[in-house]
Amino acid sequence: MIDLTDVHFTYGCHPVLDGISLHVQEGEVVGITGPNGAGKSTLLYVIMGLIKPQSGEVKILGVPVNKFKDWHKIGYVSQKAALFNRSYPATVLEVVISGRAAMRGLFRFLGREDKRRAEEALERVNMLSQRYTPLSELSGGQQQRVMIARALAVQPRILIMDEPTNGVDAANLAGLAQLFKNLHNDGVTMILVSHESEWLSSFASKRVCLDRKICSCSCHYYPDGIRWRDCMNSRQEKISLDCVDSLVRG
Ligand SMILES: Nc1ncnc2c1ncn2[C@@H]1O[C@H](COP(=O)(O)OP(=O)(O)OP(=O)(O)O)[C@@H](O)[C@H]1O
Repeated sequence: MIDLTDVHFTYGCHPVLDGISLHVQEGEVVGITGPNGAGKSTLLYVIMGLIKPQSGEVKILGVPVNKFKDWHKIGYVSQKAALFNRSYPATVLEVVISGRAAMRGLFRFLGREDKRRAEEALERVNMLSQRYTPLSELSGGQQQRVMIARALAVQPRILIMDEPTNGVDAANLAGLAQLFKNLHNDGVTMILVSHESEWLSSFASKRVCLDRKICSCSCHYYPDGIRWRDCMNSRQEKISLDCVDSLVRG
């Protein structure tokens, strides 16, 4: 569904992604972790076509990203969703429906179908009963669920999330993991970036550690828990950066 082949990206003269190859298949849940500044968000921007790599190839659903048009098939919850103005005077349902507006075009009429899809998405994240509650009255974890529902309301084939645990306290992390397990069981393909590597391990079907390069990759083809754990220390311990494409491909 998503194919990156030998992607290089540099901000000015600062290399951030160094030969990334990653293949995401339908139904996979890919958890990406790594140290601060490792290039995790940059990798998502490249996948989303928000920035153009200097070299390499990015394909979404078989189409080169620069020619890809069906963005409504991709749900994206950015890291900045945590910075969303949560005191904005809108109810939960209005926030989720606004995701449909982004899909249909801002000035198109939103109808019963949009409301139904928004309510379905809220049900999936277990927030339907709060649909008329102002967003500002919810906890950080509940607000994060609403932002995920907003992305789900467009019925994406792939859901991409950058640090979905932002604003979620430790007590609610397990609930969020359960939500992603449920979405996985429903067949939603997901790519998640998170610092919470142990938390990601509890539900990701493929785990990727990034530090400019892919420094480890573990999946059902190649279980490699030790490297995954060492990932966050990779700068200090300099574990060998030999992952790869061959492993990811199985
Ligand atoms: N617009 C930009 N211009 C120049 N350098 C940038 C820009 N955005 C990010 N960088 C640099 O690129 C590197 C990778 O940033 P990125 O945000 O992708 O890392 P990250 O792994 O998501 O980090 P974190 O875990 O801290 O969010 C960092 O060194 C960062 O300083």
